[in-house]
Amino acid sequence: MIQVQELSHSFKIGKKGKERQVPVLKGLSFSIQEGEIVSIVGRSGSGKSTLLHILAGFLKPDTGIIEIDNVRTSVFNETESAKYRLAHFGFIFQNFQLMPGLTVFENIELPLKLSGVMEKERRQKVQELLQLVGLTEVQDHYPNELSGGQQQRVSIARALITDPPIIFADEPTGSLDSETEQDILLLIQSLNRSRGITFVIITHDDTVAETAHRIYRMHDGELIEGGASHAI
Ligand SMILES: Nc1ncnc2c1ncn2[C@@H]1O[C@H](COP(=O)(O)OP(=O)(O)OP(=O)(O)O)[C@@H](O)[C@H]1O
Repeated sequence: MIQVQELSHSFKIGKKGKERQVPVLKGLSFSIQEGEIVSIVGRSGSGKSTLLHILAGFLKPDTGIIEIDNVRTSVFNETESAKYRLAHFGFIFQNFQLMPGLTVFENIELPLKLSGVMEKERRQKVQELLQLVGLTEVQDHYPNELSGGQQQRVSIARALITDPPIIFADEPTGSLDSETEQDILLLIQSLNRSRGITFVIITHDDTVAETAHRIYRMHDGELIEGGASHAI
């Protein structure tokens, strides 16, 4: 479970000597249950990405507490955050963020290489995930030889390869047409059901938000629970 208490963050904006603090997150308190799909929806500039960066430990909040399964992650230093992230989080981005010089297989394999997993085990896990996301036939292709939907499947497989309990998805269908969007959302729901993965989906799109179990709305630096679509 992710528990957030009184989380605040502001950015310094403006020319040197004339900077001003602009509050982006104003004392957010909320929780995300294990095995839940939660969407955080809000307009452009409402602070969704800032919140995601803080939850994932890329950015330190000014004040507030984050606990994940009773571990206080908000006090981690950069090294501790990076280690925790590699073991516990997967990421899916709007623009996929695949390595253009690596094949589909190698892109999916990369996090395991970084974790020092032996080649035989890496091979086995990548093959299993290629099958799960339906990309076995294009495993030797490069990202620019794939459709947007296929590229997002690669990035989903890459996010799954370390078996993270939590996946953060930042506008995961933002670059896809509506039919492909549905495919990806169904894949997320199926992974949530079959593997119990918690998904935190950031989106500005209500249709995407409504596929979650619970919706939080960002507005004026505050987060309000609303428009819950269905319980787990
Ligand atoms: N590094 C930064 N320095 C200064 N201001 C920032 C920084 N990052 C974000 N901001 C400001 O914080 C506010 C929230 O930005 P954020 O990217 O979190 O919004 P968002 O809801 O994710 O928007 P979008 O949907 O467009 O990605 C914006 O006003 C933005 O200009």
